Amino acid sequence: MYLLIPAAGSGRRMGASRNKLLLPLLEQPLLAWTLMAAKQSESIHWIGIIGQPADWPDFKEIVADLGLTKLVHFIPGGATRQESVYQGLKGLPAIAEQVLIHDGARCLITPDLFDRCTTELETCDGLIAAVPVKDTIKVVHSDSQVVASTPDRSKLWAAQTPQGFSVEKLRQCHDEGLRQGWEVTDDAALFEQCGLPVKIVPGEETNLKVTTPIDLTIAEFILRQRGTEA
Ligand SMILES: Nc1ccn([C@@H]2O[C@H](COP(=O)(O)OP(=O)(O)OP(=O)(O)O)[C@@H](O)[C@H]2O)c(=O)n1
Ligand SMILES: C[C@](O)(CO)[C@H](O)COP(=O)(O)O
Repeated sequence: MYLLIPAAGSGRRMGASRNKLLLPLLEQPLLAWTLMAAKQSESIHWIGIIGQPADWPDFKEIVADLGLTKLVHFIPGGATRQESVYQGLKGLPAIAEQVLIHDGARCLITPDLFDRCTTELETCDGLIAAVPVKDTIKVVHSDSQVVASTPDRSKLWAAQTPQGFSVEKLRQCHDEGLRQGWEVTDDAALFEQCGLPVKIVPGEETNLKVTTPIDLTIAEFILRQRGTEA
């Protein structure tokens, strides 16, 4: 399976002075944890890391330190995650028919989740890992900050990555998104807006996205609980 890892963000919400994927987590850069799971996945054989060229020296050092024997390519990212994935799709080898996309920032993913997504992609053209929402969600009027409604929780799922697709179909959806000016935070949204089905694969509650400083503390706790050595 081909894997694209969007890693070209700036980590604005983390408030760090550099890409949050280079911050230490139990003495390894955050991105190293994501790559270790990809390394241990039985189904992934090709990894495209989408990054800002300024970060490439650090990324290359991480890859070298991990002794990754899978094929690793570095692809220049864009100004948004959507643009970065678009660039990533252009960087795939022409023979790639299916792809998994996994945020570098979801560094607690297990190899098993990668492999389950790969297996499910044999039966569909679009999928996302997701978990049922536990909170009661409120829709709020943005102007008055007053609650407008409470959606039925049984229909709400929190989207994660990996998200997996037919490369050809996802390229078409990205092209359509560009034409229509759609701005989305995940690839499944482009698939959905093009009227294509997206299957749910049970995600992992621990597969959190490290976004703000508290997520780093939680991630460290989970890794210690797992007994994972850096
Ligand atoms: N231009 C961008 C923006 C984000 N990403 C990647 O998309 C994933 C999810 O994005 P997010 O968590 O929002 O990361 P940042 O953009 O770094 O964070 P922030 O939004 O707080 O600036 C991350 O692995 C990030 O590196 C990317 O490849 N290219
Ligand atoms: C793709 C994603 O990780 C799914 O949860 C998420 O949408 C990334 O985008 P965000 O900009 O960090 O919300």
